[in-house]
Amino acid sequence: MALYTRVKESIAVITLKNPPVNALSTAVRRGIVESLSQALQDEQVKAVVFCGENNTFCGGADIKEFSGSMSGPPLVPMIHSIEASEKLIVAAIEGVALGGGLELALGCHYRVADTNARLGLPEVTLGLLPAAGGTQRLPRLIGITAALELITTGRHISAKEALKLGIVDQVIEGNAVLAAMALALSVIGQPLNARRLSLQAPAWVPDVDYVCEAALARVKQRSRGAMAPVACVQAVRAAAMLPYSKGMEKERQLMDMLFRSSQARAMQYAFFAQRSAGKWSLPNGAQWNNTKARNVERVGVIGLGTMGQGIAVSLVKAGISVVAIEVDTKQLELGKKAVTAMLQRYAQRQGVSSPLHLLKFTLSFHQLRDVDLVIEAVFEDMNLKKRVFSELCKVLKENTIICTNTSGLNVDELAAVTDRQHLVVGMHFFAPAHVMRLLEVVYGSGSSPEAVAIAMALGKRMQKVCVAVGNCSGFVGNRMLKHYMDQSVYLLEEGATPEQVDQALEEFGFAMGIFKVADLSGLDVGWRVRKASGLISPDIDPVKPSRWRFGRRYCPLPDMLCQQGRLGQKTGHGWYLYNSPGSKEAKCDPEILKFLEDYRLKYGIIPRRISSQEVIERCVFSLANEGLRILEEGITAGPEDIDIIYLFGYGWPRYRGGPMFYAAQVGLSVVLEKLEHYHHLQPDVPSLEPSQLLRKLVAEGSPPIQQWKSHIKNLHSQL
Ligand SMILES: CC/C=C\CC(=O)SCCNC(=O)CCNC(=O)[C@H](O)C(C)(C)COP(=O)(O)OP(=O)(O)OC[C@H]1O[C@@H](n2cnc3c(N)ncnc32)[C@H](O)[C@@H]1OP(=O)(O)O
Repeated sequence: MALYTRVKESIAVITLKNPPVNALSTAVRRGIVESLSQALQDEQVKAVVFCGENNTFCGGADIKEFSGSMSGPPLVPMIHSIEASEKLIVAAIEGVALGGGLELALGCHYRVADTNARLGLPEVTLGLLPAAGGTQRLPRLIGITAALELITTGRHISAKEALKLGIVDQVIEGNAVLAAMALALSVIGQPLNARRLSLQAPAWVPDVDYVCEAALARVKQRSRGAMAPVACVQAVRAAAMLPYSKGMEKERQLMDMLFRSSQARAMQYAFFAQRSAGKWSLPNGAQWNNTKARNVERVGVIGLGTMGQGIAVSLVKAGISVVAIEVDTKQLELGKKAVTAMLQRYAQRQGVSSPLHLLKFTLSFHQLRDVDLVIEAVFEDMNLKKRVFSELCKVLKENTIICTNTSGLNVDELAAVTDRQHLVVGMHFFAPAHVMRLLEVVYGSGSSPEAVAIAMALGKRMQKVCVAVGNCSGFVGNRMLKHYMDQSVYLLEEGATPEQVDQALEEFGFAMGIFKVADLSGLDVGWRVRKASGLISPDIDPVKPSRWRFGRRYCPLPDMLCQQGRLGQKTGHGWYLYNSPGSKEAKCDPEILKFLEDYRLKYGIIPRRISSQEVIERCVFSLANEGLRILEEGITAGPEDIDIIYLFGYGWPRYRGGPMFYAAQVGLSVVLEKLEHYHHLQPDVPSLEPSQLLRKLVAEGSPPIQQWKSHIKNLHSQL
């Protein structure tokens, strides 16, 4: 709703009320229309101030309403009548003015913001565009180039930047509502036409086509296959080329197309899935709102390799003191140099003072005696990690939490060597740890809810998107990825090339195809894991290695590449060829094509043409199938957690929601049928066998993803 109040003689205040962010729900829009009409009819009122309850102007349209049938007064005419009002209207922006919230403010004649306010048009991140006049008014206010940047990225900006761009007229320290009233009193009576953005001439630039083409190229490169950023450019272009009413018509047409799209549904699902992952819960009933996390101020980081460096940088950026440890002086110096350089660059970019005083580098474990939490980030080797854990227990305070940064080792096995199993959790960071947003927080069988709560809260402070997951080999992300990777190499055996597979995956929307990712990470990473798990042993024929291991299909191609020293970008060749070791531009390598031909000949495989559809079905459905097994086992609390892991850790296209959402969107019965088909063709690939949960969900009529949790509960109770 909206609250109408008369203050002073001539000013009415309309306060949006819809906690927590005063989203423009049906009730709020109704309240605005009614309050505005009241203000306009009251002869004594000369000016109106719009504000939001609880120091929050407005978080935009109510996203929850998008999935139902919209009712109540629409935003466009409502904002138009605000702008057309003969009485002066001022927006008092506190907290946030986002999406429809900022569009409402753009309909007002003046805007005042407090210093902490954040403004933006983030609709593009929901698969939409600012369709309440935002694409037409903002370019008229700040010009095409700046509007294109804000609208296509959805970036939130500070009040200071908004003032510089001309979006707000005043930024004040203190109460924005009082300042808006004061401004209103000072300008009452002045003509308003110059303040009505829709009446301004189109936002002219010398070469609109060039500017818009450049913006199109940028958005296509940044978010391949996404419709919304392209539509945003088209709408802003209309603001430069067409009169306001025609531009609004274009905005509406584009919005109609986006609003109905599966991309918008996926991105809105992702918005809520991200918030749901933050509300973690464990199988024992402990959850985010019934478990207290004690504060962490000092953290030890053990190991200053690439992961340890990134973790230390993220901690310091969050204002946390770090004691960083290495085993010898040379490693310590290397780590210190890298961490210091990253933090100095960060301080320079942000214009803040260098946070280096928060860091201490040492060779001595004794320096850890008063830290609140330790993150071990040594080499991925169980025995080494166990030794570190035992050493740690000798020096740490008795309530210090011990976290291991591992990408898949057994957290329980590590906890067992300590004197505090309840205080041990996994923190699986993704490389580079100071850049990647995802953090899997892994609870073991003995981890206490408090330890999980502390790790989740620390991750959040480090600006990570944290997902609590159970302890299993590879946890969630890497466990699923294995099946996706297996299918990609089987496809090479059967006739595809790395470029064909990558192209299909990139057209699907992945930031990078699987073979490019493998070259980037280094092919030796997986090689080491396969050796450690016994898949590679000395008795395997080096000339014609077996294509079956432990009774299952196995593809030795990646091992054969490693044996040839083709380890990826770092050696200048892997699945692709690079100009020099370390360079990034992947080129097709005729040697690889020949190598694949020889391989197929050697094993008597007749190559066949493989369609992009088959690539996607085999890689993506096997990934989703494993996700369903993870749900079945209760490793995550719900499908949203898995999708968030893939969106933030594995370059999954946001406009496809995540693997679980994608499976639901394609249709679970289709996924089941395809998996059955491919499993029939590859009976020695157990991961293609449809999961029990998939069969159950299909048998129960493929319920919407939001209802899966209750079906999983039933599944567990039957076991
Ligand atoms: C014709 C179409 C015209 C306009 C289209 C639009 O306006 S689309 C909406 C554009 N607005 C946004 O995209 C803003 C989305 N919200 C946010 O970015 C953040 O929520 C915000 C406002 C910066 C606050 O962040 P914070 O971290 O403080 O809180 P959190 O994100 O956890 O949100 C708290 C709860 O509020 C719910 N919520 C937030 N925004 C909306 C919204 N616009 N509609 C509905 N609900 C919203 C959010 O889901 C959280 O709910 P909870 O149940 O507590 O998990």
